[in-house]
Amino acid sequence: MPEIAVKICGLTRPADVQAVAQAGAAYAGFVFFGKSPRNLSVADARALALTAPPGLCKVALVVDADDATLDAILADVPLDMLQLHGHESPWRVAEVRARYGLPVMKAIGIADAQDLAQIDAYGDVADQLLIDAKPPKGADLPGGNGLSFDWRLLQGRKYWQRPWMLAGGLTPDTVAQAVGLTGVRQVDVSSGVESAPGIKDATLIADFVTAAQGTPAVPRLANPN
Ligand SMILES: O=C(O)c1ccccc1N[C@@H]1O[C@H](COP(=O)(O)O)[C@@H](O)[C@H]1O
Repeated sequence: MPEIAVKICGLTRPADVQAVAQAGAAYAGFVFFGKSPRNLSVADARALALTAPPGLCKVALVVDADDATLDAILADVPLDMLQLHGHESPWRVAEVRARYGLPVMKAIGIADAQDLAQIDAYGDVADQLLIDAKPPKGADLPGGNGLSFDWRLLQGRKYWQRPWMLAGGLTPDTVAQAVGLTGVRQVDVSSGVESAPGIKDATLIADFVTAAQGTPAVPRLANPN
């Protein structure tokens, strides 16, 4: 079975990009949302994206972004995927996908079983689905809050219409359990690999990828005696 693909989101420094690549993550996320402590200017995002090695999928996270905002980002920043993390309708997801010709991942917030119904509405239009915890009412951020939801809601689900990724409050300590419970093959984290909001920690990134992929961080001795 192919290994778990990991996305590390909210990178702000070149060292973060290197840590993500070195740890073996598949995706690097750049946040374009003014209220986020991980928000990047277009110029800073371009500089960061240019440090990414080939093969690392560079994802732009936007929240209810209009065409002018997306035009400005995509004119300057070399990106491979768009993550729509707001209230974008299925129609808007299809429009963005057609306009920019990049794969689109649509985030869907889950708090209880009723929320699962929305996922089907996006299955025909998005390239990937990102199943995240629903933010608390009145929260400044629609994601990146370090909150998880009851992963058992996803148990028994045999497939979605599209590849999907699990997010929301994952940490190096919890990701293996989340993978085991849900059967997910892709995971996404932001807060859980930070030493402070917006400051990624290279050790936590490596620990997260290792835990997600089920390999011990320190190789075990064949014969401890
Ligand atoms: O990371 C952010 O600042 C952010 C801002 C606005 C929307 C989403 C954001 N992050 C995404 O939220 C989830 C979960 O993050 P966490 O691990 O719970 O902190 C993840 O998909 C991030 O990409």
